[in-house]
Amino acid sequence: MSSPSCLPVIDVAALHDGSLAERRAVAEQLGRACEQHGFFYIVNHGVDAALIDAVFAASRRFFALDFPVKAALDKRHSRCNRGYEPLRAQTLEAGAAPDLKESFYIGAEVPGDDPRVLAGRFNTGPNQWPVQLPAFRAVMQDYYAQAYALGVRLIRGFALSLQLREDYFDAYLDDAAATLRLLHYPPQPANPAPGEKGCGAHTDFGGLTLLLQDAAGGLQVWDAQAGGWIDAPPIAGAYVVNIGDLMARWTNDRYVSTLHRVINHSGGARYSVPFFFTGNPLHEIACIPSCLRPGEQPRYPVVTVEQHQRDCYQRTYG
Ligand SMILES: O=C(O)CCC(=O)C(=O)O
Ligand SMILES: [Fe+2]
Repeated sequence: MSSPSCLPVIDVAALHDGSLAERRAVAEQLGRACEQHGFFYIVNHGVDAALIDAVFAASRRFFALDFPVKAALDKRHSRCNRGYEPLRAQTLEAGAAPDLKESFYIGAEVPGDDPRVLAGRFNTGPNQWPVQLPAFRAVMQDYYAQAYALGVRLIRGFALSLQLREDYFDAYLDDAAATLRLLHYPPQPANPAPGEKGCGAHTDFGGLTLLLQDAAGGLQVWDAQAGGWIDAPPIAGAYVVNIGDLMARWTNDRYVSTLHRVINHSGGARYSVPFFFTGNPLHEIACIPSCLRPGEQPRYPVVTVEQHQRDCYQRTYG
């Protein structure tokens, strides 16, 4: 099945209720998409559609709050990068103008006295919740759990797609860090600053990203073969999934981490919800031996998930 943008659409239902043979058949499609594009759509993903609607509704309500209410939850008040980030706070494309998006970061709720927090684990700790929106926290926590479980199913599928045991990545999947990020894009201005856009061209940092987008459109993906940008328009009920840098390193770039960006030409606001599956912070990412073709060397030094994530935040937040 092909989508309007030529990125593949993969039905992943079998990953949660299929036999091993059926899971392998899905995995084969995942593998092809990861090699060719690093980007694809998934349908029948098992995440509750009403919950997804509730996430968007809560996100719209949050961004509609008065600026001082949002600013009181600024992520600068958090030691673990949780909370609100105003427009133009991040520059995902080096050299371009800062991104025209405001956002809200959510992670697993970890109390401040948890040993992992006390040990200084990156991006780990309590969230900042907007108490003005009573349903917000429960909706986001339910969604976090369902998106996390979907991420696990897909990464197990990646293991099969690489002819590895299905549990090959399980140590990485155990106690994994992940980030749920709410994004709100104003319309692209009529006279943008040089390079100014919703979200500058970048690759994602982690293992895999699960992206929900509303109907506005504006996501573009770099097509290395054609040497140009292709649209990844919204498909109702589908996720856009992409490989992040960690999975690319792990597979020695057999699975590609592909540049993408957002330009919101819709004329109205755009809302999207990426879920970044980062992985167990202590896990070491070293080239998977079977991903080395004869005569090839690993392209990247071994890195822990946590060190890699720190480096990426440093790069885009300066
Ligand atoms: O808003 C989108 O559609 C994409 C956002 C994105 O690429 C990101 O946050 O990494
Ligand atoms: Fe991204």
